Amino acid sequence: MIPFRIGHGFDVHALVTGRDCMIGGVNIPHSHGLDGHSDADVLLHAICDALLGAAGLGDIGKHFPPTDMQFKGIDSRLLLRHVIALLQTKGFFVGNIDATVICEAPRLGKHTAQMCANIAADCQIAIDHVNVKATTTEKLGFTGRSEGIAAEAVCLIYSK
Ligand SMILES: Nc1ccn([C@@H]2O[C@H](COP(=O)(O)O)[C@@H](O)[C@H]2O)c(=O)n1
Ligand SMILES: C[C@@]1(CO)OP(=O)(O)OP(=O)(O)OC[C@H]1O
Repeated sequence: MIPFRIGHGFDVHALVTGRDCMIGGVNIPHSHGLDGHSDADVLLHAICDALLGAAGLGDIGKHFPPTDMQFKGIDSRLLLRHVIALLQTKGFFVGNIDATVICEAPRLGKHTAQMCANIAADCQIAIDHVNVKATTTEKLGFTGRSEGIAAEAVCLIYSK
């Protein structure tokens, strides 16, 4: 069997007032925050889905139902660490992760290094095996109107 598998994840959360703007485990100073059942960390959710997909383990809502009060307001880094534990029980380790956050604002450039450090720590991999990028949609669509933030992630996992 080929020891490498790839995964892809995509997530969107609405921007609202009165919520923190958690992205990649970093609380980004911004006028609006991300709405959701959890802390709504759109980047970590996309990464969780990429990892679960690579391992053939379904998706984030299957493991952490948004109807379950134990996940209300939960720090998504805890969800990511749980996903890593699930992968490890199936004999999988993370190779690398590449992700893109899509929003006009906030500007993310000065925060991506801390996001990578958080993700690398939670995935138990070297920081240079994690890459986080940001892009706008040139003011087009819901991200362009700052109604929400989207994130996409791809990953490679392997078994020894
Ligand atoms: N929220 C964002 C969006 C973009 N950046 C940085 O700006 C570069 C150019 O973005 P375009 O959408 O105009 O291609 C992008 O490569 C990022 O470095 C950002 O920091 N935060
Ligand atoms: C993360 C979970 C946890 O209940 O809640 P939300 O913050 O609503 O996030 P979403 O990306 O919709 O994924 C569903 C849930 O698993």
